[in-house]
Amino acid sequence: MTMRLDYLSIFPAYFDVLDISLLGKAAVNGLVEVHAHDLRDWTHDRHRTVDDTPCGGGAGMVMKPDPWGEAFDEIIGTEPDSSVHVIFPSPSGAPFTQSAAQELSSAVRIVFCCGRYEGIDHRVIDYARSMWTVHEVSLGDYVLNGGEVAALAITEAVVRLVPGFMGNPESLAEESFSAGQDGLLEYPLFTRPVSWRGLDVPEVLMSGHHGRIAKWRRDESVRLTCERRPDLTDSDFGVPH
Ligand SMILES: COc1ccc2nc(C(=O)O)sc2c1
Repeated sequence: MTMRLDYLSIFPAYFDVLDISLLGKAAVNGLVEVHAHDLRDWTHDRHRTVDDTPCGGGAGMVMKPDPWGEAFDEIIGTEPDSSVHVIFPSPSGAPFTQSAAQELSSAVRIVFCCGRYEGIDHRVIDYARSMWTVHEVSLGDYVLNGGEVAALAITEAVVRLVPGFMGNPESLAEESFSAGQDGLLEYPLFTRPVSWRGLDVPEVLMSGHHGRIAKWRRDESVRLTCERRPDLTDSDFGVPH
């Protein structure tokens, strides 16, 4: 199954980067199909206008609904289809999570709508909700200048989970937030040399004792999660003795 990704933006060149590194490989392997579109291609005035002043007053500009609607008609179609996922990155969106990435990794089509200015006329989102499966998501409690960087981050989080994308899918099981880690943060990692600038690899990792190594890693994941992300812990994890 090929996942088709569409990006609607006034800066479509942001998505040229998807032709490199791992994502480029996936695109070559037919796992992923990427299409970036310039929203201004669906304007009809000399200045290719996509924004206007906000109704009710206020600072900044709002993205007009018309270009979005015409772009939707051409890129997605005019018939409702719940299998199409439309993502609006937004500071007022729900926090994007690893479980959301996991769910989206089985999607056949994902369309990213990248807002700029103060945002997109809300009727665009309401219309999309009437037609497709819509996700309004934020990367975190900060504000970017537009949705493009968020769309790229979400793309990477999702595509790396697409079956066949990762060379060694087992590595996914031990990552932070993965089910294999019970949603805990990943333990500290080490490789050779065993001693580096007076700093040594923890002895347990060189012991060859798999049970002790597994316990050390679990304890470290719990410790790190309790320290850095208490919001992810509950009474079941506890703090290692
Ligand atoms: C106008 O479009 C925007 C503006 C800021 C912004 N910030 C995001 C974030 O996830 O932090 S998504 C997003 C979209």
